[in-house]
Amino acid sequence: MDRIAQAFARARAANRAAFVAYLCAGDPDFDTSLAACRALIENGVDVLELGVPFSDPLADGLTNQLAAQRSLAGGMTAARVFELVRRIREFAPDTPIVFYTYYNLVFSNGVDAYVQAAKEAGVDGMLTLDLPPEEAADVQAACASNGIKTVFIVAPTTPEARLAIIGKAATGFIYYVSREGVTGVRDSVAANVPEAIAAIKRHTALPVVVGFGIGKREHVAEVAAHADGVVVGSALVNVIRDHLSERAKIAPALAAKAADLVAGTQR
Ligand SMILES: O=P(O)(O)OC[C@@H](O)[C@@H](O)c1c[nH]c2ccccc12
Repeated sequence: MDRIAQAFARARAANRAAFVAYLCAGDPDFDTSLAACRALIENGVDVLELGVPFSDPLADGLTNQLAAQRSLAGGMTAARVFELVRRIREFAPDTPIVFYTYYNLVFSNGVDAYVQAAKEAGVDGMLTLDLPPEEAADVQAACASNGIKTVFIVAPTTPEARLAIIGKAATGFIYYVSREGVTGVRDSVAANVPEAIAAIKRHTALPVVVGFGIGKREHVAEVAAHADGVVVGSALVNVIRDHLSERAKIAPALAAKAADLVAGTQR
């Protein structure tokens, strides 16, 4: 079994949902980002989503946009993102790492070269956020030949016919984006999550994770009752934003936040 499948199997065996954490690689600087990833992994994060910083992150809300800007201002490049993955692999041999990226970044580096470099660094999966499965043949072929899993997004507006296409294209897990619009913390969990998960599962045997707007332990628990995994992004990125004046405090603050949220995954 690959790292992604193993992580979901471990969580299922412990009767909990997997906790999927998103951070932007290099936010706010390389060393702090490395310490932040370590804090998350040491506090129960099952799957690490690493955002590859991009100047025009159209699916991201303000919190994640500003994180990408900080990373880029701090000198992150494609090569440095791969270096960050290599450094994470030194202390986290088993944690799946999934790139969240935009097609522009993949295409401009050369699809095959980019995917191969990701594999060599220790990346397990790739979600190309603005790439619909109908257009993904080149990325899928490169990922398949490099043993990288592909992740695709389902939205509340996705019609049943496209669920079948997405179900066939995905190989790692399916990401149900529980709200329309962009990323960002909300006051409550979206309605209809259980029904949406059931509809997706008619088209795939892969794990289904749910994200968008989840920021509190109670939200995590609500979603964990139905989903194979729960994704939290902006609530973690906000911890970084809140400690920018004292960067040494970012990792310990994230450790505490992650431990609190992970507790919500138990069923
Ligand atoms: O930030 P939120 O609302 O907790 O949602 C997770 C999200 O940040 C992460 O999965 C993500 C980051 N960038 C994205 C772009 C599209 C979809 C999802 C994402």
